[in-house]
Amino acid sequence: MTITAAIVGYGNLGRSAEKLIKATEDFELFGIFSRRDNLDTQTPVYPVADAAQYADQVDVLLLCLGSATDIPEQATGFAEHFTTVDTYDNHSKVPEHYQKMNAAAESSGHLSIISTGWDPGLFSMNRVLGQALFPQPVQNTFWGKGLSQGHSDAVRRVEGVKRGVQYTVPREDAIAEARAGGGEDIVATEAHARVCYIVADETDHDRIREEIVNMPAYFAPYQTTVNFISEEEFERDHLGMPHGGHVITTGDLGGSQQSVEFTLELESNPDFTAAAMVAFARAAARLAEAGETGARSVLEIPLYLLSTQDHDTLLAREV
Ligand SMILES: NC(=O)C1=CN([C@@H]2O[C@H](COP(=O)(O)OP(=O)(O)OC[C@H]3O[C@@H](n4cnc5c(N)ncnc54)[C@H](OP(=O)(O)O)[C@@H]3O)[C@@H](O)[C@H]2O)C=CC1
Ligand SMILES: N[C@@H](C[C@H]1CC(C(=O)O)=NO1)C(=O)O
Repeated sequence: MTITAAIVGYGNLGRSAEKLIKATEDFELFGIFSRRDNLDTQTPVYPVADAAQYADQVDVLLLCLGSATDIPEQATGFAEHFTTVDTYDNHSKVPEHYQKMNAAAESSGHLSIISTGWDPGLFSMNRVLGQALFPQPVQNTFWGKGLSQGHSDAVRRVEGVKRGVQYTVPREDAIAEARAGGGEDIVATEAHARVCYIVADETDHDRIREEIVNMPAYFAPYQTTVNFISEEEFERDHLGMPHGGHVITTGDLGGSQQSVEFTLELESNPDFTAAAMVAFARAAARLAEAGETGARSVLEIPLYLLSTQDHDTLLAREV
């Protein structure tokens, strides 16, 4: 089955999704839906406002939109016409997003897999797996040091921000403590610092800093630093998007101490996230083909549906 995919939003994630779809044998790229018509790409570009007109030519639509405001405002509109995959990552509002996408997908007979990527996404799957292994699991998630695209999107939506990125910096002593089984008292908001680099007019600095450090869910719970830099410094030092992290679960199994760790080291956050989107887009296309409708989280997707191989092949080779 060749899966015809399309992309909404040609930002960091959208450009990576284009690259990954083109590199994946069982996919073909229909095109990119964008607000802009001057994109630097050979892929066909269509006005995002016209997307629904092409729904019968697309098996799955990758929503490469920002989570701070775009997904909450736009995702259900796409789910009414397409099978969709998104990377929505405002953790505190994922249940609400699931419900809204389920209503939109169910009512129109489509399927949407929400909050794919790595966190949420692969880290979510590994948190659940790690917790299932221990009577009393001790579990911690650490991110970075690296560039959070969600937090960077959030700072860029603050009025007056011309360029912006956010780096997440974990406390290495906390990671070591978690690995040694001492993670019970580690609190994520105390184990990470958030460091922003912003290009903005000097007259806006104080307001922008206040709005960022007090931003609910994204920054307010954390120690957050906002640095204002020149456009030249931004171009020189802040175009890369490395990231990574760890899900560490430890515990006692009847007298034996065990430790389970899932780790990512990412040269490109958007490239890896796009790769996860493509795998879940494969599952979404298969589920839709089978007549499934409504929203699904990554926890509801059988692993074999992510693979290019069928279950029998995987049974013989990987089990
Ligand atoms: N779950 C996970 O593990 C991960 C999730 N993410 C999520 O991916 C999201 C996207 O990140 P990234 O690609 O870096 O973000 P970008 O800002 O680079 O891209 C967002 C794109 O959304 C489109 N868009 C649609 N409406 C608007 C609007 N009103 N304002 C601005 N842009 C709009 C634009 O495309 P156009 O101009 O072409 O219309 C824009 O390029 C992040 O917000 C994050 O939440 C990222 C990494 C990991
Ligand atoms: N959703 C994140 C992916 C990881 C990174 C992260 C963080 O640095 O706080 N949390 O989750 C992203 O947008 O990059």
